[in-house]
Amino acid sequence: MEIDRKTCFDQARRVVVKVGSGVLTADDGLNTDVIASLSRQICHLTRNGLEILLVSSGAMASGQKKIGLDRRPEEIPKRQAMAAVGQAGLILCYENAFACYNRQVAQILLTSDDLSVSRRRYLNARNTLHTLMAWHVVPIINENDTVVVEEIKFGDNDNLSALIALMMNADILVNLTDIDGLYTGDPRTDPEARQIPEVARITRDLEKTASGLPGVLGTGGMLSKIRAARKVTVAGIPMVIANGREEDVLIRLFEGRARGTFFGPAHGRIPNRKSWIGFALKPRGEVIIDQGAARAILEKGKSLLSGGIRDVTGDFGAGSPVHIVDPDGRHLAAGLVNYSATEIRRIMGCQSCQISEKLGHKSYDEVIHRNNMTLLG
Ligand SMILES: Nc1ncnc2c1ncn2[C@@H]1O[C@H](COP(=O)(O)OP(=O)(O)O)[C@@H](O)[C@H]1O
Ligand SMILES: N[C@@H](CCC(=O)OP(=O)(O)O)C(=O)O
Repeated sequence: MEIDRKTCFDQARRVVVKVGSGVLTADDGLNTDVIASLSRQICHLTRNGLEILLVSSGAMASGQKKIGLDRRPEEIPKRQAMAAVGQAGLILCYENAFACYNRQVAQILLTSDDLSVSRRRYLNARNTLHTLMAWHVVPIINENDTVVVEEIKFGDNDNLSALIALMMNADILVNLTDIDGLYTGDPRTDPEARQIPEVARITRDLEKTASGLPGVLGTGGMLSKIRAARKVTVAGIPMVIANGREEDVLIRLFEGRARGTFFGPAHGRIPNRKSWIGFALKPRGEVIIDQGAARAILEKGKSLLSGGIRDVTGDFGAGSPVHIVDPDGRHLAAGLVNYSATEIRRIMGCQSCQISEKLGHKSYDEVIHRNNMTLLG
């Protein structure tokens, strides 16, 4: 899918901007100058017709400084309390900054369950964001750190911003961090590392160039940004990583004058329900398939039939989300199964016409219908 950086920025109307903790914090707490500058730039761009949703980190980092802790506490309740303190100040700071331009802001705190458990909750969140956009209110989104524990976290805000871009069908995702893009190696340990201006395709080798080790205040490092880029670009949404501390970086990006790493869309846009199946839902298990089924899915646009299934992991019921994995362990697609894990174990390797005989019933020929499947690469 060849579409260049300039065209993507020129044609963008709805934009998700994510700002990392390192950009938003100073030695003594929140960096109010940066927040004032980002708010001014967002107001400038929205006056020129853009719709902008902001995903802002910074609650933990600013709470830590407010409480006066020199490092992040290990204990979960302390971390969550710290985020609660920081989030209040963060939103207040944005509210004051946007008020200078007569713009209202709204605080949206989400947990991963809000987007991944039921389609109804996902649509509720989406409807609220649509309403805010229609009112010209700037949504400021963060993870609800105070109530979530590690197992049910989005992981980090790079992932959350990708899910928001997919959910809102954004035209571009802008990730503002403390460095001007992806480098060929971790610049903290590799003096030869060079900035990469453009990535046409995200390969496994590229993922290896990025460390998952964040800066002192960040969470996912460069690796989580590349994973976010993979999610959105597969669904046809481009992403750019740029330096949030660069003067007027947002305005300059839209004028084609800022540095940054641009990840072009890998395919055309996919429908919202498919991006929900592929990227918001958490897989409950894996269905391992043979090469023939892999080719049928990837090259011929087919559904997954029982004959091509070799193995199943996990314990899930009919209707659950799973990942479809090839013999080399590559995650090819995500989909909703028509049969439970136990049933799939009994019919794998069999022809569809044998399903009734094996199970005593047959509701579907397909184990995963193409309409309920999203390719992941
Ligand atoms: N290949 C790489 N290219 C650029 N930065 C990298 C790379 N590998 C690791 N990093 C580090 O990732 C950091 C950004 O990640 P992180 O601290 O999580 O940012 P944020 O808080 O903005 O999400 C950079 O400061 C940089 O030191
Ligand atoms: N929800 C957390 C942000 C976690 C996070 O992903 O941070 P970052 O890597 O700086 O974007 C907070 O507000 O502190």
